[in-house]
Amino acid sequence: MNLKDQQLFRQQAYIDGAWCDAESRATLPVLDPATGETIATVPLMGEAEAIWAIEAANAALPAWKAKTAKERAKILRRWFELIEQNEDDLARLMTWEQGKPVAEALGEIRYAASFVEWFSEEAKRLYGDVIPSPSADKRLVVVREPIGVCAAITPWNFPAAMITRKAAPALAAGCTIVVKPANETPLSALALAELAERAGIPAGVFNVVTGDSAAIGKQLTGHPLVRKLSFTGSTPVGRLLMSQCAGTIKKVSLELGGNAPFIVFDDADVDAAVEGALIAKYRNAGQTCVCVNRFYVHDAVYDEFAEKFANKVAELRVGSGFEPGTQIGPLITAKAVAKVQELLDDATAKGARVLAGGHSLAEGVQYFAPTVIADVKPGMRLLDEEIFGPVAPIVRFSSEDEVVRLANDTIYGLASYFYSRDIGRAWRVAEALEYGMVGINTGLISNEVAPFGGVKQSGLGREGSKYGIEDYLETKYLCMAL
Ligand SMILES: NC(=O)c1ccc[n+]([C@@H]2O[C@H](COP(=O)([O-])OP(=O)(O)OC[C@H]3O[C@@H](n4cnc5c(N)ncnc54)[C@H](O)[C@@H]3O)[C@@H](O)[C@H]2O)c1
Ligand SMILES: O=C[C@H](O)CS(=O)(=O)O
Repeated sequence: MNLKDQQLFRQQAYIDGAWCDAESRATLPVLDPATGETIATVPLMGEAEAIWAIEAANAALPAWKAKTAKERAKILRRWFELIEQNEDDLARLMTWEQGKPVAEALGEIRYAASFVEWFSEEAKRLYGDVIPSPSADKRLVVVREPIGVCAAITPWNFPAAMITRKAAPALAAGCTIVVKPANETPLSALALAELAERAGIPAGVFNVVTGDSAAIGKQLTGHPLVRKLSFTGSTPVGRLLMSQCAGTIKKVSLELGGNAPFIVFDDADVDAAVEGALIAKYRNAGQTCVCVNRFYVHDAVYDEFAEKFANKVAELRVGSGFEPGTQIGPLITAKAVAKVQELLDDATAKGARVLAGGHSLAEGVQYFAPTVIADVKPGMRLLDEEIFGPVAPIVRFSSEDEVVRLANDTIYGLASYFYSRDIGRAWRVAEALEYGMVGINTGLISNEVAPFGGVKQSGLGREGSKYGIEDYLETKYLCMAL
């Protein structure tokens, strides 16, 4: 890969300020999802290296937490500036390992950088309290303190932003952190580590361990020095990791799977709904946790929406993320393509009708045609399972009460969307939807200043916003006798 700064292409893990191989010298391949070719290797590390990283993070903690908030803020600001200055290289590395179009990768790098910028500012606003004492001889004070050594386990679909959305608040709070990125996309994490080192983040404060997920995760969830785990990934893995943390009572934040409904009411601006639907469904080829999984369209506008939406989808350009104009890149693995095809075949076998796409693309290793299917009905698996691909199922509905019931009929509760121009309906439906996030007349809701997260089995806690740093802090009460 031709980068402006070749130093950003790292093939070693980053522990205690050192670039290192696995003790066994074993490696893992990193594949280009557009071609299936091996583009890099990273260390196949395990428990021993995870323990080394945890102990390094613990050793670095006293000095890092002893810095003033302003000192930490300055270093984080420098990290933000370096990410911004190297955005083109970082975007190209991301497209190379994850497949998303370069324009989308650039957007993610800027999104990732925004969390570092935001928490460099929030670092200076971790206020405590002075409580009016109920007794004259006592003074009561509350202070906020860093929780300590943290661990982060992150997914492949947003290989930079899902790391900074955890590491930035952790470091801002005065914590240290050990990050285990997804094995499909470690290069973005290692490039962030290179820039963290250049920014002056001290050795041991930010560590990246690559390799055997279960073995590394066993230490990140079970080691007593780790006080908090922040996980982003699938709900089944989140359940497992949460249970593994129980033995040492770790604080746990979970950003898990979704099953987002997108509701088009009869009073909606249908053209606006189509535009919102394109963004909310096909961003990252449908591989985001907040992508629409189910479209519910009122009978009165069903045919108009379905036709306009399918026509736009059929025009989406599929190809390598490096090709100018590509809108839909490859899916992350052949297994992901097979899963999408399996869900689609289940729906069509049960009566769903393909309006656009409907198949993987022969010329590409892992390309899948952007797809719209109509006449989708309960009992089809893709209404209950996370599709995580470019397939849009459309279901009819006839009343507000019916569609709210249908939308809430899932174990998930991450993102939801609806289009209506009735202000009373907007308030009623927004309050009735059991989701952590609701997009109203928009398909794009994510940013660094708003609380990102879900309810039910979509997770615990919030990331970004003024709330996102809370899970990296302990609240200490001081009772002082005069
Ligand atoms: N809520 C959010 O903010 C959010 C964001 C992105 C992705 N996701 C979810 O993530 C999923 C897709 O990402 P994915 O395929 O990487 O998810 P995944 O759960 O398969 O993997 C996520 C991370 O967990 C690691 N992992 C897997 N098994 C492990 C184990 N036994 N011990 C320790 N670590 C383990 C993986 O290596 C990876 O780093 C989807 O369900 C998506 O909805 C949620
Ligand atoms: O899928 C994971 C991300 O959280 C999606 S978003 O870019 O934050 O909306």
